[in-house]
Amino acid sequence: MGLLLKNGRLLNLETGELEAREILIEGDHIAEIAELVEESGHEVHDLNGGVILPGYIDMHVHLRQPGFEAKETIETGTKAAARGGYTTVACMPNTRPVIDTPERIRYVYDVTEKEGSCTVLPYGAITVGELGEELTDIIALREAGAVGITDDGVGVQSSAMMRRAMEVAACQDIPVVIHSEDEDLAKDGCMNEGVVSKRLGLPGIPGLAESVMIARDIMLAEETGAHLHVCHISDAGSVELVRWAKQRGLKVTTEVTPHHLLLTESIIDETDGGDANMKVNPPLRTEADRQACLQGLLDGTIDMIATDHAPHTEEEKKRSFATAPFGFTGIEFAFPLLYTELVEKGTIGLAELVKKFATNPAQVFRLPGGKVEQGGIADLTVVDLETEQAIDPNAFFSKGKNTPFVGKRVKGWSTLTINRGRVTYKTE
Ligand SMILES: NC(=O)N[C@@H](CC(=O)O)C(=O)O
Ligand SMILES: [Zn+2]
Ligand SMILES: [Zn+2]
Repeated sequence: MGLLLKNGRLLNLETGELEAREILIEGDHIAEIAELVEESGHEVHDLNGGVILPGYIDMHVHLRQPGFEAKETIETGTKAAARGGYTTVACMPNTRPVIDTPERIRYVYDVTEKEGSCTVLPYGAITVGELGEELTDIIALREAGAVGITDDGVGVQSSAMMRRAMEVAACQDIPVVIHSEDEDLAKDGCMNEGVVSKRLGLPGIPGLAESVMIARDIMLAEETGAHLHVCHISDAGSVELVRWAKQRGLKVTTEVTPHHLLLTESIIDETDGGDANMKVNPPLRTEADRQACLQGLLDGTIDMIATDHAPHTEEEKKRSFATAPFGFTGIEFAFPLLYTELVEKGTIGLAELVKKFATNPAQVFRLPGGKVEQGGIADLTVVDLETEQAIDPNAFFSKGKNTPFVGKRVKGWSTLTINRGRVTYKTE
């Protein structure tokens, strides 16, 4: 018996048109896409005119397991992902212990198998314990199924270490995913360095702390031939560097978060630095930086949207701006937020946005999915583009409630998500 989706409209990614189509799912793949599929013997889901999209792929989330289960677990984080329309997430290794061995990669796969609501692809660390001192066994990590290597949370400070990591990664054909941050330049900072940080008397993190490391790693990627993927780009100079690297023909890709596309340091200014739910790394920057990120997204310099879903407990986020941990939760509402703010306002087309959420990450990281096609993996989500609903932390499946978007009313929520043929989220 298959799963038959009726009464839906499939987005054509080439033309941007919505086409009335029925979809038959058998096992973990899409068996048929047609105007009419023979109904007999299948479980039927009426989509009520909902729009069928490929399941989103988020290459940057923090699931916090093992070690920080009070913030999030693989179970809660992937349930949140499914509600957000995601069918695949790649999780960061800055857990406790750090995911820096093949056993720990397998642990993530094992827990996901039992408790997960989407496909989870773990990253392995570049250095042991993310301490920057000793290279991990990158070959073993890749063989265990690491989707890439990264020390996300901290930057790899030593150029020689990064060079060696890229040499191995290039041979192993595994992406090097960088959290670009020069620790000396960023030292003790808690927000963007500039007029606002000076007014509030808070220590700043300059955009340069990001861009100088990206410049370094682009040069290292050119020398080694490694695939360099730049995490959470936030600074105008950084976008310029990635644009240059792409023009040069280098294997350099990047992602941007919804918050760096929509917010600036002005929200911290308006609240006098009184709310650590506005604290994130890299920090919210200036309007010029935000515009550069938007431009980069539109011209193809920025390949994809990643949420950098970084849940923390409410207690931690109640601390002062200077001492609270960095990070926003975001996987549960990223698509509705950007649909409402960018598509409805005419900045980007729906098909273009979907490519940034699904097609491009699949292509860049060579993953299944990213498209709804006959014979393809049955990873999809159905969205309601009409009903407006507020972003409400009380309704989150995620343990993390830390977002500056609380209360914002947005459209484009998923009503049904299917991962490898299995219903992982459905509204009542
Ligand atoms: N983005 C954040 O502000 N925080 C992340 C770390 C990171 O992504 O660098 C976290 O792990 O909490
Ligand atoms: Zn990071
Ligand atoms: Zn991160």
